[in-house]
Amino acid sequence: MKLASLQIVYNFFLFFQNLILGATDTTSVTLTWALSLLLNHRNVLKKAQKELHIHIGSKRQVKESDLKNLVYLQAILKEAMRLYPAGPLSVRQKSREDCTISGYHVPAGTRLLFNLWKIHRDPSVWSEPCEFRPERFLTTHKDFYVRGHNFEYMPFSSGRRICPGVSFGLQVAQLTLASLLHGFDLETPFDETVDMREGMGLMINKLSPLHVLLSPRLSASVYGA
Ligand code: HEM
Repeated sequence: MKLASLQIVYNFFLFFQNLILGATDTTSVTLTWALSLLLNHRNVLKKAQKELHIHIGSKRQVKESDLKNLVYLQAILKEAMRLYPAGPLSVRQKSREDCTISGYHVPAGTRLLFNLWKIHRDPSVWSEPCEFRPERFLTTHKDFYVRGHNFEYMPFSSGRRICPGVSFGLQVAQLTLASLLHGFDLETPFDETVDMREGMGLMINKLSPLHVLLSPRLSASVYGA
């Protein structure tokens, strides 16, 4: 095989590896943090289940078309991604020209790292920045969307290298969370508080695994449908 062909095969391999890693880990990490936050904030969990009960009831499962009505659930996921952005360091951008950032001279061609975790906890933008308050995305920050328009909130990064899976990732995360909360009551094994310590790495994983007990909330026929 010629060098050029090898390079093409290698690029394809990298592309699919990126796509698979980018898709699976980020979504499961986001959902794990969202569930952990909810288990430590049972009032928020109950409120989300109430919203699901109002819009879906107990006779059927959640459908994709329900998601647009679940504004509180959307706010929960936004707030979970604010506190725990799956990729806390956005590493892809290079400065195209000389610039000054906070008084520091940055020459053209410098690889820039955005610390999304830190940006998302800036106290000049977010009141009580380390608290889990989904309501902020329905009130003070209701105009903050996930697609990188607000540089204060970029869970999928921003600009040309924004996550290409933003719509799909959000849809899957919302539908999975809605289905879990609608179909099951969630508890921790000994009613303990979930350990929220973060591990090290490019992905913001939990330091310890999350253990959840699920018990059905609906009649058996709904799950079998
Ligand atoms: C909740 C789910 C997700 C979150 C929070 C997320 C977040 C991110 C972030 C922050 C980046 C930019 C990383 C950087 O700047 O270094 C990124 C890149 C990427 N994401 Fe996602 N993502 C999610 C789901 C997905 C899904 C479902 C797919 C594919 C179907 C996907 C595919 C990718 C790919 C291929 C890149 C690299 C883009 C590039 O190199 O230009 N992601 N993602």
